[in-house]
Parts: sequence; C-alpha cells; structure tokens
Amino acid sequence: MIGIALTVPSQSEFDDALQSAIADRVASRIDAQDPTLWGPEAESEASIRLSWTHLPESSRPLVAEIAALREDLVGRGLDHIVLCGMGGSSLAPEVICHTAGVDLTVLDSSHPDMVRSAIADRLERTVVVVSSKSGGTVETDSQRRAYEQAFTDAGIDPLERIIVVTDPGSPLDKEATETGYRVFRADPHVGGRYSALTAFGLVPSGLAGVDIDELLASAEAEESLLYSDSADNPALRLGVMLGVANTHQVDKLVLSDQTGHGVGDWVEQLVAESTGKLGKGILPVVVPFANATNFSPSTADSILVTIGGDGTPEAQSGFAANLEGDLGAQMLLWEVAVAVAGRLIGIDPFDQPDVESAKKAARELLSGSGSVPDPDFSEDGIDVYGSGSSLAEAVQTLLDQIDLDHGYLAIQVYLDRIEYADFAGVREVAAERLARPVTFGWGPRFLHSTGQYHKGGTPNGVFLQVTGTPEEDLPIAGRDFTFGSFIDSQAAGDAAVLRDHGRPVLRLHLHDVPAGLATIRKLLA
Ligand SMILES: O=P(O)(O)OC[C@H]1O[C@H](O)[C@H](O)[C@@H](O)[C@@H]1O
Repeated sequence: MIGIALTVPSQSEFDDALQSAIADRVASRIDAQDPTLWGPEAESEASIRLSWTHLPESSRPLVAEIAALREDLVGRGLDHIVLCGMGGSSLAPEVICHTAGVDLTVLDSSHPDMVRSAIADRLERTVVVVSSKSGGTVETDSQRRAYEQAFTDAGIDPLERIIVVTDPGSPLDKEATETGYRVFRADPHVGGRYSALTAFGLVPSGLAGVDIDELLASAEAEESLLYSDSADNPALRLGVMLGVANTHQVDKLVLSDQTGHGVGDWVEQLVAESTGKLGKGILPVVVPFANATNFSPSTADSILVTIGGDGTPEAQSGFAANLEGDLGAQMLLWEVAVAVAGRLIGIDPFDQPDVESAKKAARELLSGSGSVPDPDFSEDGIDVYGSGSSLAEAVQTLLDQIDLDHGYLAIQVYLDRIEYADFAGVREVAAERLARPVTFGWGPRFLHSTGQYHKGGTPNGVFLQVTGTPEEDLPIAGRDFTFGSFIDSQAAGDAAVLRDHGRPVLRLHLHDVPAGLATIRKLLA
C-alpha cells in the first residue's frame, strides 16, 4: 500500500491549491497523457514524453523476454551483470537492485581508475548491459569500448557478452545492430528520468535477478489511486505541497530514505532535472540518515521528506511528509508528483535545457578548441583555481559567498566513488559548519542528475569542485582522447559553464588524492 502523511504551515492555502488541482483534473489528465497541462511552450515536448503513465501494463511483455535471457546467461555461467550508463539509464536499476538486495555493478563514471577496477572484476563471468536512450552519451560509449577491448584481449567474443538498451533508431541502435549485439529497444516517448519501468530499468535489474514482475505489479496496483482527481491521491498531495512550498521560496527538498534502499539518488535526478530551470526549481538534498544536519536541524527554506520514516518529520518551514509503499508504486508516485509540481512551478518537467551546455564545453576542450585555465596557485600538492593568497583563504572566500537565507553549497567530486566513498561524509561536516543546505555529488554522475539544477535552477549555489590525478590513465579504443583527459574536460567544462552563469566556483585539483581529501575535510570543518 502506498501512503503519505503530510504537514503544511497553512492548511487552508494547501487545501485551496489541492482543490484547484482536483477541479482542473490534473491527475486524470496526466493519466490521459494530456500534453497541454504545462502550458503552450511545453506542449510539443510533453506530447512525446508522456508514455510513462501506463508502463506498468505496457512493459509487461518484457518480463518473459528478460527471464528467458537470464536463464540462458545463468546456464552459461554468466552471473555478474555490469550496467554501463549515465543518469536516467542507471539510477533506476541501481535502486531497484539495491532494494531487492541483488548484486549489480553500475559503471557510471569516466574516471580511469573506476573503469579499470570494474573491468578487472570477474570478467570471465560478466555480462555488460550498455544503456543509453539517446545512444550518444560519450561516457557510455567509452565504457562500451573499454569492455569490448577487455573481452577481446581476454579471448572472449564481445557478441556473447554485450547487451544494448536504447531507443529505436539511435546511433547506438544502428551500430549495435550492425555489430550483431542483442538490442532491447525502449519506448522513445518516455524521457530518461521517467524510464525506470521501461527496458532501461527492467533489463539490467531482471538480468541481475530482481523480480521485475512484482515491481510492475506494485505500480499497477496503485495506478487508479495515483491518477484519481481526489484529495486522497498521495501523488497529488505531494506534488501540490512541493508547488505551494515553492511559491514561498521553500525550495530545497531534504530527503531521507529510512529504508536504506537509496531511492534518494533516483528521486534526486527526477526532481532536480525536471524542475531546475528558468532560474527556478526544487533543489534535492539527499541526507544519509534522519537526524543528519540539514534535516535536524533543518533550514527555513527546506521541505523535509522521509521515506519509511516514523511519522512526519519536524520541519522549520512547516512543510514535511513521510512516504510509505513498495518501490514500483513509489516510483510512479514521485513521477506523478513531480509532473504536478512542475505545473504549479511553471516549468516544463520534461526538458533539460542546461545539460547540453556542459557537454558542449567538454567537447570543445577535448577537440582542442577550448583552453583549460592554469591554476591560480598551488599549495601542499593542491592546484587552486580560485581567488585568495592561500588554500584556506580560497575556501573561505567561496563559503563567504553563500547567501545565508537561500544559498547552498554543492560539493562536486570527480574521483573514484567506490574507492573514496567515505569522503561523501564531508557533506555532514560542511553542513554543520555552514548551517545551510549542502549537496554532495560524484562527477561525472551528477552532471546527468543535479547538474541541470545547478546551472539552470534557482541561482543561489556556490560550488566546490574537486578533481585528482588518477593512479593510471586509460586509453579509449578508437578515440584520440583518454578517460583521464575526458573526465578533466568534463570538470573544466562544467566549471566554465557555471562561471558563465555567474555561479562562484572553486576548483581544487589534488595530486595526492588521500592527503588532499584529508586537507579539504579539515578546511570545511
Ligand atoms: O540515456 P542517455 O541518452 O545516455 O542519457 C543519460 C542522461 O544524459 C543526460 O545528462 C540527460 O540530461 C539525462 O536526463 C539522461 O538520463
């Protein structure tokens, strides 16, 4: 059963907004895939992006197909599934597998050390799912090339081991079909971040051993409630609360998943990329536990949401909710809620206009037509791209620029997220010191998730970007750049675009990564 408990500072304001969403039949019109709900400017994009509303039924034929393929793979002793893909092509299967307690290796990085470690892990038993909706994402293409090379070097035919998920007619579809790979073609009328219940979520999860029939059934069981024009509809309630809060400049969504399944990373992309544009939106702040800083205490501009919590949390802003329900149903709930909130905020929830700018800047740097700036100075093995006469002063100068009522700090770390996983704890340290919302993202993963919000959303973030010298670089077969130069260009490209948008950025490049991370932690404490 899906459910929501919710508190708001003004019940009458919330009830009025809820009644008007009911009167406008917003939920049933989403069900009917009405593209006019978000205004004339959003209509053409919405008209090709709403097929997610009926996936619990339309994806059913995939269940048997995936089960048959899994049986074949297991019969051949292939029981390690690796997923290569970014953003909407990897976040859903990651949370689906984690929730089910099923092993799935997610390679969503261009960091050479991470790619090398993934390839070195159980290659003889590995099947790789290469997932890209557009079929043109450079990280995913590079990861595929790395696995093709590794299989070939090990005397294994890549045709036996690589499976592709993409939209029909994409460049990847064409190339993979010509090569002879098994290709699953997904519904092109579903955007990446709404694709959890399409082949993108189901193929890797099902091959890894998740009961995907049950996942779809849990969503299908709640469809009539989630599409009802009723005050009891939990998706409508959540969406209206997010929209009303936004009109009061309560625009951070601090999310704590108490079930420990990590649904927060998936919600983060859905909320940030769908709403963060036109200088507006909702900033998701995912915290690791309920009494983490930013949650307790919270700030006056934050909505608090728990998943599987013990009652509604106490929010300084008065906006808070607790959600219950199986994963499939919860995914559909969030999708409907974000579509409802998008209508109230006045944005198109189906585009991501600022993501391309960072990709373009990275491409220019890689092709040699852009120039990477030199560091302003170096201290203790750290190159500093920022202002100040010392590292400590540069960090302080950045932090001093945070607006004390509405600002936030984003820490963006382009390192091996498995090897340095503990460093994510620096979020707590910085949040405690600043008493402002702090987000933490691994690059380049976050570029396909919160990256849209940071560049296109409410302009009140300041950015600490951390890069590091890899242990060893890795060439990319058939490309004239390496993984190392690729990730460097991605970081430099995103920093350049953030600066162009007037956002303060401090970039620190670590020559000795463990020592540099320890220094940063001290400076943020
Ligand atoms: O699935 P792909 O086409 O490779 O896209 C992966 C990701 O790329 C971009 O960054 C988009 O902004 C995301 O919404 C998308 O999920």
